[in-house]
Amino acid sequence: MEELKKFSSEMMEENEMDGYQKIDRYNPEKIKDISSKYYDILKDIGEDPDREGLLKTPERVAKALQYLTHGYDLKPDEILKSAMFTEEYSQMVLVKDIEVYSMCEHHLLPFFGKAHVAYIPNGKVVGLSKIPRVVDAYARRLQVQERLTNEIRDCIQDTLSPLGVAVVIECKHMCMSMRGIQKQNSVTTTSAFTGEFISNEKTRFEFMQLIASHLS
Ligand SMILES: Nc1nc2c(ncn2[C@@H]2O[C@H](COP(=O)(O)OP(=O)(O)OP(=O)(O)O)[C@@H](O)[C@H]2O)c(=O)[nH]1
Ligand SMILES: [Zn+2]
Repeated sequence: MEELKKFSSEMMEENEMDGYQKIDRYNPEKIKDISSKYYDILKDIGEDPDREGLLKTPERVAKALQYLTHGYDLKPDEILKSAMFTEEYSQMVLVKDIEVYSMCEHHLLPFFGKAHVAYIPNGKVVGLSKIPRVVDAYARRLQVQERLTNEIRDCIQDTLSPLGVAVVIECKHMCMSMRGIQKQNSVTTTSAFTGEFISNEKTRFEFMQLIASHLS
């Protein structure tokens, strides 16, 4: 328990050092609270939380959990708005192979894979890096893959008002591989479209072709 008490000030230093934008999520009080619960959980699973190897584990887990859910502190629409530029380009813009790390809301186990996101500009383009940032902002929460897919689509559509948005996500779910049904190789693919990706079959086909080599 001594370990839990002394890290409040260390935490503050860390916040300042790592340039982490979501300072509030590294709130020492929250970390302390989560840590003490994990201390009890370690006991509940039959471990000795006071043995050397586990002394800092509750704190580490609390910090990891905060990192893995820091998307709650982000405003994805603001991320997009921060870099929108007027541009005449009106062909498809595709950012593919965006790494996704999220946690299923049912088991708090990871699901991970790739997202492919495309849009067709309607007078405005967005800074390319902002697309993976939006993916992260929604992925770093407790999620189901379907909602994650829809939220990314809706955010881009509502904020940028493009002629269409397409999102395809393919992930492996640890809750299906390391427990439960224990299928090691299954991959779940979800998709969500708006505008021209729905109304124009050729556009959707072009998008699917461009990402085809990445789908299993
Ligand atoms: N639709 C959807 N289901 C998910 C996702 N992640 C996990 N699940 C599923 O959520 C379901 C929860 O079902 P329950 O029967 O309540 O939980 P469970 O007894 O642990 O289920 P099993 O995993 O089949 O052992 C499971 O079928 C999981 O595979 C996701 O992103 N989308
Ligand atoms: Zn799950």
